[in-house]
Amino acid sequence: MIAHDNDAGRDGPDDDYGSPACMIHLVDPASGALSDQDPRQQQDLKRWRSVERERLVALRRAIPAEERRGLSDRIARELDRLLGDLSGKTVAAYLPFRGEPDLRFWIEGLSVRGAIAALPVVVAPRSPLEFRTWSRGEPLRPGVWTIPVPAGGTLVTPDVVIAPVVGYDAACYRLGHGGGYYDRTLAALPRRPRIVGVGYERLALRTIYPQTYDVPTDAIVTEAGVSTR
Ligand SMILES: Nc1nc2c(c(=O)[nH]1)N(C=O)[C@@H](CNc1ccc(C(=O)N[C@@H](CCC(=O)O)C(=O)O)cc1)CN2
Ligand SMILES: Nc1ncnc2c1ncn2[C@@H]1O[C@H](COP(=O)(O)OP(=O)(O)OP(=O)(O)O)[C@@H](O)[C@H]1O
Repeated sequence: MIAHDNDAGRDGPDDDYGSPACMIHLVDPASGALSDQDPRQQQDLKRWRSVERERLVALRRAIPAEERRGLSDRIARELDRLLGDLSGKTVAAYLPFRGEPDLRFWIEGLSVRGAIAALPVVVAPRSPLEFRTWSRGEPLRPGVWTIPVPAGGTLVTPDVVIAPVVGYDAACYRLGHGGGYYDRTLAALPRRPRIVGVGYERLALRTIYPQTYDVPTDAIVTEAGVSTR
């Protein structure tokens, strides 16, 4: 625990009888989690993440479409190598947006391999995502940020979650779009799925300065291969 301003100047005998220093400023109002960080440090971290997100999304969007297709193909091959036989498994992936790897063909192929594909749906701000089944030809509707989401589908708990990354670090933590949606979702699921982050090799960061609410992935898959914890 680090020293805080309200600990200062307390050196008299009264301290033995006074109320303990108020710690409410260390409680994250969103999650209720007790942080081990100073609010100013948290503000700095938020700002740093926001600057990095902008930089990395720009980097990702700058990849020409044809190169992106090639990278997405290689990511799909790496996913197959990592995941192996998926028959009987429910796999949540995503439809690409803002330069994310395009895994549509891989998602569409899941049913051929006996797996069930699902897509994330934002149901409310600052709440866990829902995963709804989807297969090729089934209707989609625009969701938040106009990302298409299943118009119908069945609510499922995935065995595997393929989560797009804006950035990732050496300890397999992911930086997302800043909504905290995947973190909230993974924290709330009844059983922990296998979590695989996907992105391009160039989105690597030394660390994302993981916080207590950041849920690490089990593996990060890029066009260059798989890194695991
Ligand atoms: N393809 C794809 N689908 C996905 C995700 C994703 O990252 N990629 N998501 C992964 O989560 C969910 C949607 N995520 C969202 C994340 C943030 C905001 C949002 O409103 N962001 C704020 C900025 C937040 C900040 O930077 O502090 C905004 O744009 O105003 C909306 C949706 C579900 N579907
Ligand atoms: N389990 C949780 N419960 C409540 N709030 C949470 C939880 N996880 C994250 N948050 C909140 O969400 C905010 C954004 O988190 P973070 O920066 O990790 O987003 P992200 O990982 O980039 O986004 P995403 O998870 O949507 O891809 C944090 O400031 C945090 O307060």
